[in-house]
Amino acid sequence: MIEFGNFYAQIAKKSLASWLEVLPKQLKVWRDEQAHGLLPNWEKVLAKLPDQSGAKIDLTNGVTIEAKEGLAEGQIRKVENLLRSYHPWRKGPYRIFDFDIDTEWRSDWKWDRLAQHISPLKYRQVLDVGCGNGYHMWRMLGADAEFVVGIDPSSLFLAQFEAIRQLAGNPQNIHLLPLGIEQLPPLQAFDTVFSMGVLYHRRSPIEHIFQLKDQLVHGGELILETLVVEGNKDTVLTPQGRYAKMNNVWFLPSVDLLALWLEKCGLEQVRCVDVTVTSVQEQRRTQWMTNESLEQFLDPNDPSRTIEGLPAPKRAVMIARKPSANDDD
Ligand SMILES: Nc1ncnc2c1ncn2[C@@H]1O[C@H](C[S@+](CC[C@H]([NH3+])C(=O)[O-])CC(=O)[O-])[C@@H](O)[C@H]1O
Repeated sequence: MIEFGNFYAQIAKKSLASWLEVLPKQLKVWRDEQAHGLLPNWEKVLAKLPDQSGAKIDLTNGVTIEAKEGLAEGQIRKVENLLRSYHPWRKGPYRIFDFDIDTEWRSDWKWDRLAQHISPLKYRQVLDVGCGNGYHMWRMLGADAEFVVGIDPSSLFLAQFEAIRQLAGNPQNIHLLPLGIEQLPPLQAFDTVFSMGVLYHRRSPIEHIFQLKDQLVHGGELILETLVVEGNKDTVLTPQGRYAKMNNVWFLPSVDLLALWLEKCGLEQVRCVDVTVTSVQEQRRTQWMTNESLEQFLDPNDPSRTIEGLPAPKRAVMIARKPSANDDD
């Protein structure tokens, strides 16, 4: 049988090369848009963080960064205060030197729910779409991924990520680009693509799944996590107004319908590995995120409902594979 593997590898490389031509322009447009926002201030904060090159980091059970020898107590408190200026911290937690960034979300719980089910990340090139401040990207690196790229259009999350990266000694195999998924051409370059907490924010979930598939190499793995509702293949909830006070929520399918969408988009070996109702222990107000959180988004008399009377947040983790190049696609 004729093997077309190299041919496809060439396509993947070409798509990367043409992207690298447009990427600097995309990043410049983004930077120009931020010029009158808070990014310049956040960059000043970054410049005040200590040089931690060669710092010890431990990514096995969480994200822990050790202070370099000689960093005085006063400097540590200064770092803590500088990091506090990046409020609100949503995704984490991070252990920095002798203090914890106790974030709104216990993002480690989500990681623990899915890590055992995904293909080992060792030697893999990974893309995390809607990565927030990059918490899960560090965990991916801790699972031995070769190279991790995250995309997220939020400038605050980029600043938080860069702060953590700087304190971790600026490792070169983890990067966050301030882009939306719609700005990525079909790169066909990543062995594993994560999209967690993004699909319900997209106006077209089917388009989103195709965009994710287009980032994968043939045979690559997609991990898709999103809000779901009870029901069968015919069930999808489109909130008329807000959902849990969020005004940008479009489609909450049942797990069966989500699986059908993935299959219809040409993915295979589709399976649901976890469904969890979000608890007020997993998403809550903390010292590092003092705004409203899940407790305020739920009906105080019936926590199984949102404040709008809709089913309370429940999230599913789906795993699927993009067919091999020589499979019928
Ligand atoms: N067009 C877009 N393209 C890419 N990202 C986007 C886009 N629009 C918004 N985002 C980003 O998608 C992220 C959604 S949060 C999930 C974080 C992490 N993944 C988590 O699983 O904890 C939702 C949640 O709280 O779960 C935000 O950081 C947005 O800036």
